[in-house]
Amino acid sequence: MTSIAIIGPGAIGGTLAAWLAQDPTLSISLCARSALTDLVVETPHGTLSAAPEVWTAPEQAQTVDWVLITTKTYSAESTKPWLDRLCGPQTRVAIIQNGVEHVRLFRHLVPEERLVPVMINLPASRTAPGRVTQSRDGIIAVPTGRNGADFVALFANTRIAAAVHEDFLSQAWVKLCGNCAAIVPALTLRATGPVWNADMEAIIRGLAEECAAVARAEGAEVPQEVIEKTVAAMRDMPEGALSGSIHADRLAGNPMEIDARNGVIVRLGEKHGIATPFNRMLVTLLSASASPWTAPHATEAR
Ligand SMILES: NC(=O)C1=CN([C@@H]2O[C@H](COP(=O)(O)OP(=O)(O)OC[C@H]3O[C@@H](n4cnc5c(N)ncnc54)[C@H](OP(=O)(O)O)[C@@H]3O)[C@@H](O)[C@H]2O)C=CC1
Ligand SMILES: CC(C)(CO)C(=O)C(=O)O
Repeated sequence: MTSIAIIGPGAIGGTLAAWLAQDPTLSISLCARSALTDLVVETPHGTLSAAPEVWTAPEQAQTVDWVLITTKTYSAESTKPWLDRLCGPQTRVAIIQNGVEHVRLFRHLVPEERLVPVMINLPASRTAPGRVTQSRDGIIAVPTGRNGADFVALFANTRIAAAVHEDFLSQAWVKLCGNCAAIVPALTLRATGPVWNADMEAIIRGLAEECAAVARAEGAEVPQEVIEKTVAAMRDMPEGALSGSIHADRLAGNPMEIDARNGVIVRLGEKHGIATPFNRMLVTLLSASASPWTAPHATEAR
């Protein structure tokens, strides 16, 4: 039996927990900040129910084989008390978050050789504690190597397509090129499709092109078609649609992953001498909408 603890059973954590809990060879525990009783997840393949053990305080937790971190990036530091209880000398820790700085956010908490950065493409939203809707099939990418291969094996009996990639860096940056454009609807609180014009296209294209330029300077491969797909997705976004988790966070009045999704483009752009005016402006404006206000570009930097 392989033991897995999931820190942060929200939209992504709840969905992954429900899928993994269907496999009798895996024992799943949830590390929750807010109490929940069970999981009911609507998926493209039907409803999944599960009742994993729920720990609401780190003192209840035990050492496990795998920890899956599915909090938002801005909650990274708060996972420390859980990690201190869950990690033994063999425990591996998968960081399942958006952005490109998975390892930077956790390497002071867990030895780097036991960290697995994970790119996940899986749209999900939480409607109540333990209640999640997964709206499309999920894809997971991890780096090659023993940790990556063992992580992929956990998903063998799920309908989530998990795979190792030689070029994980590019996988993460390609995802970020799409994600960075979602800052526009998160700011305007309106889908981009119905208000599309040449100026809007220039902003979306500018955001994605800046991301691609910084990605390439970091050593990632980002084909031009990634930018065209991002522009097309934002042009086709229908009235009332959510652009994803950052938009949902803004609507809920939560903190937002502004630094992990756009601030990082500005910060790393500075490092490489690449101007990022579109990302810089929108980071400044969206940060100004948040309360309490945190100075942009340094939010999660350390
Ligand atoms: N939602 C989506 O469609 C997608 C999200 N992602 C990425 O996945 C990551 C997770 O996002 P998502 O699932 O949407 O986020 P959610 O806000 O839905 O879930 C985060 C969960 O973490 C919990 N949490 C925060 N801090 C702690 C802590 N210290 N201990 C225990 N639990 C904690 C929250 O608790 P509480 O219940 O109290 O809020 C919440 O349940 C993000 O990086 C996001 O960008 C990637 C692809 C798609
Ligand atoms: C756009 C989406 C759903 C893709 O997985 C995402 O990454 C997010 O909402 O944060």
